[in-house]
Amino acid sequence: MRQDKEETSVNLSRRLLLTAAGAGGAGLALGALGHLAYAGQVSEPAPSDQIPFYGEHQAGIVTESQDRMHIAAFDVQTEDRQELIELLQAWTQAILAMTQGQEIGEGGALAGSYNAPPTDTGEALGLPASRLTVTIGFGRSLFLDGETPRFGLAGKLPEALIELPHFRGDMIEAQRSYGDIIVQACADDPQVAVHVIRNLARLAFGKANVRWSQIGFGRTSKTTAQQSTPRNLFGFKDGTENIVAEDSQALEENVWVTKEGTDQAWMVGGSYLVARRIRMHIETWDRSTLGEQENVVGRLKSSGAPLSGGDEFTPPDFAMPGRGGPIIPKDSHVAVVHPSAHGGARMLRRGFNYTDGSDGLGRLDAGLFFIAFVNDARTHFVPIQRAMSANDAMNEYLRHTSSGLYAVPPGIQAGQYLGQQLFETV
Ligand SMILES: C=CC1=C(C)c2cc3[nH]c(cc4nc(cc5[nH]c(cc1n2)c(C)c5CCC(=O)O)C(CCC(=O)O)=C4C)c(C)c3C=C
Ligand SMILES: [Fe+2]
Repeated sequence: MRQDKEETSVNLSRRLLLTAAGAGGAGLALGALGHLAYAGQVSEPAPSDQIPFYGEHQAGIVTESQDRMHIAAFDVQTEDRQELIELLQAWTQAILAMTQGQEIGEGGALAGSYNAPPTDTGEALGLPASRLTVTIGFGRSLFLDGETPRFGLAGKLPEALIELPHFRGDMIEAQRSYGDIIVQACADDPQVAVHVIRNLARLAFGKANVRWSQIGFGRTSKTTAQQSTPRNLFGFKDGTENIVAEDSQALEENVWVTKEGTDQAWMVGGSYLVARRIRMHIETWDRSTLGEQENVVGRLKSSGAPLSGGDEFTPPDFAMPGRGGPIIPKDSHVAVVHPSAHGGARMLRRGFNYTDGSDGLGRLDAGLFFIAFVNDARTHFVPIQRAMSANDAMNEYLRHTSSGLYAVPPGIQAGQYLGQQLFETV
């Protein structure tokens, strides 16, 4: 994709920089690059590691799931609507550049004034775009501070952007939950994802700051038909029955907000991001037998097939008898969350494994950073999570420590900024 010259005045490719530096020394490379870049003469092949930034929907939802994630929630400090818009505009330009594997800002990491901080922090120099996607969403607190309207947005608050309720067993930590704006950066290289959050935080200085952030390694879902099913930290295949990019009917019915399905025109083509940090008691899990583990999940650990038989993609038969009850236990995870138990409601899951060191008692602080995209959390997440918290045998091994729901606006075209629909749709 070509970069819109009006939107970014400089076009410093991180990879080209490295190549040129290798050929003729860093100083020479930078001089030459500055000239070529400003003249718009840099011609690189369109790399397959770039995910288009513009589109009907934001990237990072149906995009084939990358392997790494850094997600951050920002709280907005400024109460000035125009300043907030300018922040979103600056973020849009920076995100566009980073998804193209370019440095951000006038001088990038190295070519700016010697007497000023560089406009790009530099740790992604030499790294390709790495299939980076950056997806943003708005929390309820951006619209209302309790009952007090913010930024003149109270009338734009979608009915569906609820406060998620407390679920049985929840141990939610406020300092790792909620937030005004969510930024989900996914890439195949963790350094590229971290570079995004760091640079957006830098651009936000004085206007917004990071409330919480989480790094995820190892995808726990498949989001395209050809993608292999990965394993989560319980060692089970995760994502088998996920909604995939090719299934446009399932996306229409469960993921994208439609005109008929919302009270807010600006959300049409958008979605809702549900985030839950779920600690997994893996030491307890590791002491349970294979049979117990499979009964908890409702699927075989080896192939991911349902306990009722077949292969990974065979639909589960919840009526098939076993010893003393259905062969797929009623309290198994798959039985509790299956769409057939929830009026057909499905979600596009896009979570990641996480490990945050250990907890001082010799146990790993590890688990699943659960992310799902749905068109209405009231129908597509809350009832399922409620059933899970009440009946799921997996609960014994889980603790939900963070929670968040965010309205993800639709995608944008060149010349627009992320979230523009919210501020400019009547
Ligand atoms: C409320 C939604 C869900 C939460 C929270 C959740 C947590 C969670 N899940 C696993 C492991 C697996 N989940 C699987 C399937 C699955 N999970 C949910 C929902 C939540 N999971 C759904 C809707 C489904 C699909 C059900 C279906 O359509 O059959 C599976 C099986 C493989 C698969 O289909 O992906 C596993 C394994 C963990 C470990 C976890 C919390 C840490
Ligand atoms: Fe699950």
